[in-house]
Amino acid sequence: MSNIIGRIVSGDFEDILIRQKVDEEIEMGDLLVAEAEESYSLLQVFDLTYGSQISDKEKNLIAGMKLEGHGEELDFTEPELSNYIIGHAKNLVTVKDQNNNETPYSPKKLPGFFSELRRIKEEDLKFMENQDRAEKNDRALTTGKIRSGSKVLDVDVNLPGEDVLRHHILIPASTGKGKSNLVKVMIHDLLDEDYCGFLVIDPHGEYYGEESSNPGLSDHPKSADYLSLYSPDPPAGESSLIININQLRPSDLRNVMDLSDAQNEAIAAYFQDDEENWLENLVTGKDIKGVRDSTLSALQRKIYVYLSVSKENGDLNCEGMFRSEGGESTIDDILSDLEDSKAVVLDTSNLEDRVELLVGSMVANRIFNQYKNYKNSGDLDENPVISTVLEEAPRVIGENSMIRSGNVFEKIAREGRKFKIGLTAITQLPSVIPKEILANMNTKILLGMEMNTERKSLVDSASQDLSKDERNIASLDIGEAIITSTFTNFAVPIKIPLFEETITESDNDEDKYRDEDKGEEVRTEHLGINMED
Ligand SMILES: Nc1ncnc2c1ncn2[C@@H]1O[C@H](COP(=O)(O)OP(=O)(O)OP(=O)(O)O)[C@@H](O)[C@H]1O
Repeated sequence: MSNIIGRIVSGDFEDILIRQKVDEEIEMGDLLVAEAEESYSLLQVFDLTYGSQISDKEKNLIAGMKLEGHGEELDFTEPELSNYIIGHAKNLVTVKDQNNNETPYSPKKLPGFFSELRRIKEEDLKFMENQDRAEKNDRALTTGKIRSGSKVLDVDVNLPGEDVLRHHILIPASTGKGKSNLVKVMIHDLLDEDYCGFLVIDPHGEYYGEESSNPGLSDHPKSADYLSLYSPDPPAGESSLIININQLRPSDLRNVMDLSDAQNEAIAAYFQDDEENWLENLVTGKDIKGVRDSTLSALQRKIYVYLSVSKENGDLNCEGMFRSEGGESTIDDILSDLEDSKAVVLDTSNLEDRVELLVGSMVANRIFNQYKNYKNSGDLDENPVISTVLEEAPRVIGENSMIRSGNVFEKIAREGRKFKIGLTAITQLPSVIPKEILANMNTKILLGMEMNTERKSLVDSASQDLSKDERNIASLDIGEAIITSTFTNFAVPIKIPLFEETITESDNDEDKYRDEDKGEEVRTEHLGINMED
C-alpha cells in the first residue's frame, strides 16, 4: 500500500489509535482506509492527541531548558521516533467485494492490528453507487461532496429525495454556519423536479433573490415554470401576499391564539351562522344569538391586534395583509402551485412573527387536509411530496412554541410522512425541540455547532452513533456538515457548495438539459438505502 499516513497501534472498537507518520498530517474528521484481503475499512478521525516515548519528567526538563535559553541545540535522539501524534478514529463502514460488487456493511470487526492506513481516494467510495436503485437515482437530492477533514473529494453525496423530504430534514447550526445556503442549494437542485414542491416561509427575504447582489432561487434557469413568490411588494409577474379575511377558518385562529372556552364557542357560533362571511361578521359585531357582548368584545380585541383590522363606522378597516376585498384565491393559488411541484416562497419579511406563523399555518393546514383527502381517495401517488421550510423552527415545534401546542407543524412532524408532507426545519436550538419530534426527523444535516448542550441533543437523536463526534461537530467550518440519516449507511461528512457557485454552474444548464434529452446525463453516487413506510 502506498501513501501510508499512519499505522494502527492499539485501541478498541470505539477508539482505534493510529500513530501518525512523520511528515504527514492527520486532521480532525479525516477519512482513512485500512485495507484487508477481501475488504477494506473506512475510518474517521474524531480526536488527536500527542504520543511520546519519553517520560514526562524528561520532556519537561528539556522544554524548560530550551525555554530558559540553555542548550538551544539540545534535542531528543531521533525526535521523529520519540514524539508523534496519535489519531483516534472510529470504523465507519466495512466494504466487501461481493461478486465484483463493492458492498458496504456495518463494521463488526476491528481492522487488523498494526494495519497501515492511507488517505481515502475517490475510488474507495464506488460502493456508494447503487446500481439497483437506478429509478430512485432520478429522484436524488444532491447536498454536496464527500469531505475528508477539510479536503473535498469529487464525489457527490446524493440522498433519495422523496423519502428524505417526506421523513423530514433538520438543519441545526450556530448562526452563520451556512443553514440558509444549504437549503437554497437543495431547493435549487430540485426546483425543476416534478416529484416535489416546497413551501418556503421566508422571514429574512433570503430565498427568492431579486437582485444580483442577493442571488436566490429566481436565478434558476427554469424558475419561470417552477418558482412562485407571494410578497407584500411583489416584483412583476409574481403575486401579492394578501389574504381575504373570510378565508380564515376557526381552526386557523385556534392554531395561533390562546382562546377561552367562551371565545371558542363564539367563533363556532359565527362560523355556523355564515361560513362565507363569519369573520367579517364577527369583527364588525353582527348580533348572534348566544354570544355575550363581553365575550365578543374581548375576542374582537384579540383579533383586531392579530390581523391588524378594526371596525370603523360599522365597516371593516384593514391595515395589514388580511383584507375585506381581494385575496380570495391566494391560499388556493399557493396550494395549486405546490401541487404543481413548484417552490413557493412566502416573503414574510415585513410581517410580525405571529402573523407570519398564522399565514404559514393556514397554508400548511390546507395542504395537510388536502393530502389527507388524497390519501383517502387513493390519489396521493399522483401528487408531489411537499416540504415546508421553517426558519427558526422552535417557534412552532419547540417547547416554548409561539403557537398552540399540537399545531399543524407538530402534526406534520408527527404524521406528515404518511401523507407525503415533510418539514425542513432550520434551527440554532435543537435542544428545545421535543425529543419525540427530533426522533421523527430522519435526516439531520449538522453544520457547525459551538454550544455544548445543542451538540448533545443532536448526538442523542442522531440516526448513527455520533457519541465520539462532538469535537468533529464543534470544529465544522462554514459549509462543512455531517449527514446522519436513516437513509445513509453511515454518518457522511460533506462540504456544501456555496449557492452562488451552484448557480454559476447552472448557467451551463442548457447544455445539461440537452444532454438529459439525449439520455446522457449521468447521476453520480447514491447513498440511499430504501425505507418503506
Ligand atoms: N457552503 C458554503 N461555502 C462557503 N461559504 C458559505 C457556505 N455556506 C455559507 N457560506 C457563507 O456564510 C455566510 C452565511 O451563510 P448563511 O446565511 O447560509 O448562514 P446561516 O447559518 O443561515 O446564518 P444565520 O443563522 O445568520 O441565518 C454566507 O453569506 C456565505 O458567505
